[in-house]
Amino acid sequence: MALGIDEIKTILTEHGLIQEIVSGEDVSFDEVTYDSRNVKPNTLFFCKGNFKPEYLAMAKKMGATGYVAEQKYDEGNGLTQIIVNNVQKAMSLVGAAFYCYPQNDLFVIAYTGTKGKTTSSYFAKSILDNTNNNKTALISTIDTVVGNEPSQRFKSHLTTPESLDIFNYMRQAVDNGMTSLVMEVSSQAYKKLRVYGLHFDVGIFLNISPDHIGPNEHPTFADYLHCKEQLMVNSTHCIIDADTDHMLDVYEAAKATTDPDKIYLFSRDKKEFEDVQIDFNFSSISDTIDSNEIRVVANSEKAKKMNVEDDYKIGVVGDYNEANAMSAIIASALDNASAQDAKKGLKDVFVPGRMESYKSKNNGTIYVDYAHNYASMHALLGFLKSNNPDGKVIVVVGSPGNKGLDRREGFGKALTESADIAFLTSDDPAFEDPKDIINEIDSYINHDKVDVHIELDRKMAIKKAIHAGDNNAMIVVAGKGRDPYQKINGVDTPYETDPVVVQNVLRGIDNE
Ligand SMILES: CC(=O)N[C@H]1[C@@H](OP(=O)(O)OP(=O)(O)OC[C@H]2O[C@@H](n3ccc(=O)[nH]c3=O)[C@H](O)[C@@H]2O)O[C@H](CO)[C@@H](O)[C@@H]1O[C@H](C)C(=O)N[C@@H](C)C(=O)N[C@H](CCC(=O)O)C(=O)O
Ligand SMILES: Nc1ncnc2c1ncn2[C@@H]1O[C@H](COP(=O)(O)OP(=O)(O)OP(=O)(O)O)[C@@H](O)[C@H]1O
Repeated sequence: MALGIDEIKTILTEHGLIQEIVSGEDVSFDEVTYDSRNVKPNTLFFCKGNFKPEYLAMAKKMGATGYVAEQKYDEGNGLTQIIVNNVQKAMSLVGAAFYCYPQNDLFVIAYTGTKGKTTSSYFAKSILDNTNNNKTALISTIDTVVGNEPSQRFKSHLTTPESLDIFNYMRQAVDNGMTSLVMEVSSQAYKKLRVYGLHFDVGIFLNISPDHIGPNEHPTFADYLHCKEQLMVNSTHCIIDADTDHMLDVYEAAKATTDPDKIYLFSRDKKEFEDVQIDFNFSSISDTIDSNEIRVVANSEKAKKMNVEDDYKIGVVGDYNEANAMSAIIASALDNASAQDAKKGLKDVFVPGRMESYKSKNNGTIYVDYAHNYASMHALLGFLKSNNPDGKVIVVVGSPGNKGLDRREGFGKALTESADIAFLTSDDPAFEDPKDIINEIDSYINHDKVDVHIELDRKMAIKKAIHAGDNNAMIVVAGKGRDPYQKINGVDTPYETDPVVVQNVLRGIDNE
């Protein structure tokens, strides 16, 4: 792959991004990157984010022949210099061109929402794999899948990667024969222009609640909502969970660029809105700790044409997963999935670290789940409690250091509402003392309602929680899913993962 300076000039000029270009004629680049550690001969290097000039010096040494930045650097003397007024925008536009616009050869379904993006993405992939014979790529918080070989599936670093990585993954997916892509688009992705210029075939807005607000993410809730709404503005078809907070704002954002004929609204049960027609309603047929099934009803003409009115079993329990399933049914139908594809896909789906359940002989059922803020913990514990009022809810939970500080109060609140016993423990303490984090969560718990234990060692906390369970107990190991690290003092310290720890404890109990 190669990209010439003339094409770069044209793209950047069209978008009003150029400040100055210093370049010879007939220059072209064989590689693009934003990381000096990945530079190869004849690379165009992007200076972005918390960039330091020494990275450009390193890039030059490694073979970079040009750089894109928002200012000139002496370290780049002698290289082609492309000075722009927004490097993130330039990077996304040039990245799309360098990888030859792979999005045009994929049907791209993109999810946003505070909760449910990963789960719904796995649901949609599972459905579409039946439609297109396993040709669905995935860019999710957990895994990135660009093909069906083992080496074409790898752990993700971000929920939504940097633009150059997105286009690179898309290119690989196309070259590996993939025809569809399901991806998560975080609000940060819009904030940091990682998807600048990218247009999606389907954009889905699941829900919004306060999260990711703070000095390093979104300054205000309004900014968070605005960033999420951008997915609606940049999609050909929009799907909206009408039960979300701020639904009318989201619908207005969608209508700004999308014909209402291409906007699909869905809602639980028979909820109606005054000025807006709900296209689909879904209702629970079964919603227990062992089974999950919904009935889908189409209301509008465009919804009826999709032929997805049916009953669907969902392989992952939790009433909140019903809306996730509904969204995936509509999204994949827009990519030609039949109701049969959806029935099979939803029944067979497995989402790593999301409501993974393990039955013990005498200590109840253990759920490993990624719930890591008030909204998700409240939804999860509330669901378990209401489905098994006689069983004790026992929760192992911690909260990360140096981020999401309001989660601590949220956990205290959710535990007080629905837990019987809590084991407070470590979860990515970063540069904070885990004991201080635990004490803070503890300060928000009503001790008349919850029996609280403190155990800093996460493995030991899980063991103690399982031993505290009886036959009816529901033991929730929350917050990490299948995360294989504990982030401690800036180091990703390997951790077996919660499911492995749970299974080891259960094996130990069986051998006692
Ligand atoms: C705020 C933000 O977008 N941060 C991301 C961003 O940081 P950055 O551009 O400042 O990068 P940096 O690591 O400080 O380094 C600066 C630049 O120098 C380069 N570099 C660095 C070292 C070197 O030796 N040579 C070199 O060239 C880096 O590649 C980079 O281009 O680019 C980095 C990769 O290039 C990301 O790792 C980093 O994510 C941070 C760590 C992060 O975790 N961000 C979170 C908030 C995030 O984006 N989360 C959302 C999900 C949130 C949700 O659920 O809604 C997500 O999409 O994942
Ligand atoms: N639609 C939903 N509404 C509320 N809670 C949900 C919903 N879907 C999933 N959850 C809960 O949120 C947790 C995280 O789900 P998931 O990973 O699918 O969301 P996400 O949007 O990708 O999250 P994050 O941005 O935090 O990575 C689940 O483990 C579950 O407890």
